[in-house]
Amino acid sequence: MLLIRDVTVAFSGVRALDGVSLEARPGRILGLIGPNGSGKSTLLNVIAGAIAPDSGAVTIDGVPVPAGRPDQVAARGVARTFQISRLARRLTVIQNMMVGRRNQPGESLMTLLLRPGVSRRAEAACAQAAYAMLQRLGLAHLANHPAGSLSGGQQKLLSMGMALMSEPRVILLDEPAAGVNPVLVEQQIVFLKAMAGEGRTVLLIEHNMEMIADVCDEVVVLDAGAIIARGTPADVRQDERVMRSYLGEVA
Ligand SMILES: Nc1ncnc2c1ncn2[C@@H]1O[C@H](COP(=O)(O)OP(=O)(O)OP(=O)(O)O)[C@@H](O)[C@H]1O
Repeated sequence: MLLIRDVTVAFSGVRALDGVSLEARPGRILGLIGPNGSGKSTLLNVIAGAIAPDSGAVTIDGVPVPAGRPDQVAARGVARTFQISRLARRLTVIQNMMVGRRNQPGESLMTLLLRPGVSRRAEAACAQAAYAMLQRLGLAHLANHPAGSLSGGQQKLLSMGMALMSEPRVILLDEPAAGVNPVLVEQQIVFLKAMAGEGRTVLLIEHNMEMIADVCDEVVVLDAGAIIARGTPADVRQDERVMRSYLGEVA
């Protein structure tokens, strides 16, 4: 279980997060919503180790994750996607997927030099896993295209696939549906549910309330760095503070 305890982050005196605590469970999709600037991305950055909080802690299965060390947090099984996809645009789709895989035996120079067969087999297995993932994402026909030639929505799907290549226990998604056409959003929804079905913990930041209502088991609402409501999507939709601070904003 992913536990966030009393996390506070200030930027030049401005509190982006103010004593936030929450928990996210394996096999469940937790939605994180709130108006612009409410602290959602900052919270994701704290969990992913990109920002060390001023106070508070993040633990996975009771073990603290190293604050401010994204590489070590990733090694603990936390993967993420970004609001703007981070892809190697000139590499092909499948090459991007293969970069997403961690801890390949072939990555060690000693293995490469002394046991080239092991490296080759690992590479082949990685390519196979990457292709299988692309098939799940409906992107297999684009495997050999440069990632930069994909539409924005396809790039977001690819980013999800890349994040999954490391077999993460926890996956953090920052606005996957933003600017994506409804057909690809549907594909994302199917994929998100499958991730949870595999027992992964999914944390989803999203402004698309239909997607939130469709996929989330629970929703946490942030406003000005603090949690103002939590519950099922239906519960939070009816919460008066949420309607005032957030849903009212987009109504
Ligand atoms: N690196 C930074 N330096 C200074 N202030 C920051 C930094 N990152 C975030 N902030 C501020 O912290 C607050 C929370 O920002 P954050 O990006 O976490 O909000 P958000 O809910 O993700 O917003 P959005 O929905 O627009 O992505 C905002 O006031 C923002 O201006």
